[in-house]
Amino acid sequence: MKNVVLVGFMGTGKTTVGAALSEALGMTQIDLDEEIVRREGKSIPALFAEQGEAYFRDAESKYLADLLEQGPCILTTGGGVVLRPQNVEVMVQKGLVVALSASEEELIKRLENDTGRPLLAGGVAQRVRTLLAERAGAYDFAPIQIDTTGKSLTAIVEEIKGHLVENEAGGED
Ligand SMILES: Nc1ncnc2c1ncn2[C@@H]1O[C@H](COP(=O)(O)OP(=O)(O)OP(=O)(O)O)[C@@H](O)[C@H]1O
Ligand SMILES: O=C(O)C1=C[C@@H](O)[C@@H](O)[C@H](O)C1
Ligand SMILES: [Mg+2]
Repeated sequence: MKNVVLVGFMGTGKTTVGAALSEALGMTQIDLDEEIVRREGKSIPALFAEQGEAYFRDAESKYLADLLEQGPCILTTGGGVVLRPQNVEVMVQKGLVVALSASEEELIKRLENDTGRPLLAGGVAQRVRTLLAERAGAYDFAPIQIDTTGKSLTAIVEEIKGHLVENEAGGED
């Protein structure tokens, strides 16, 4: 059995879909953002405000590598995990990577009332547009690409399961 790694922009549903996929496959889900909060003992906004983004990114890289080493699990990552090439390398090496996406309009709708994502502070719609442009292509390395726009959780899980069967992951060796 291999790690299944979900990547994608903020709000594409990695954490939510990962939980449903975990239930469907009987595999443990670990959420990298939640793991950072647990191990550092601080919320993500507090980590960004008090330690800075670079500290958060270092923790993210360290725990990513640790968790993928321990596997197998469904690892749901934070939207910015793809910013470091070393993270991309370890995800591809140690797991089957599934990228979730959604339209700009849908992402803004999903995230507009959010206060837990420091990079969206000061105006969600504008920040989403800017970051989407900055990160264009950053999730394209994943061999499995799922557009979640307008799809139910069940439909997304079924679509991912179909790909995992094709790729012989998410089941017994
Ligand atoms: N398919 C979907 N349709 C409608 N809403 C969704 C869908 N998937 C997720 N959502 C909603 O979008 C919001 C963001 O989802 P979630 O937290 O899972 O995103 P994420 O990709 O884990 O984001 P982050 O990168 O910040 O961790 C939540 O309110 C969730 O309920
Ligand atoms: O896209 C990003 O850079 C981030 C996404 C979230 O999952 C968190 O990891 C954090 O808010 C940063
Ligand atoms: Mg998440």
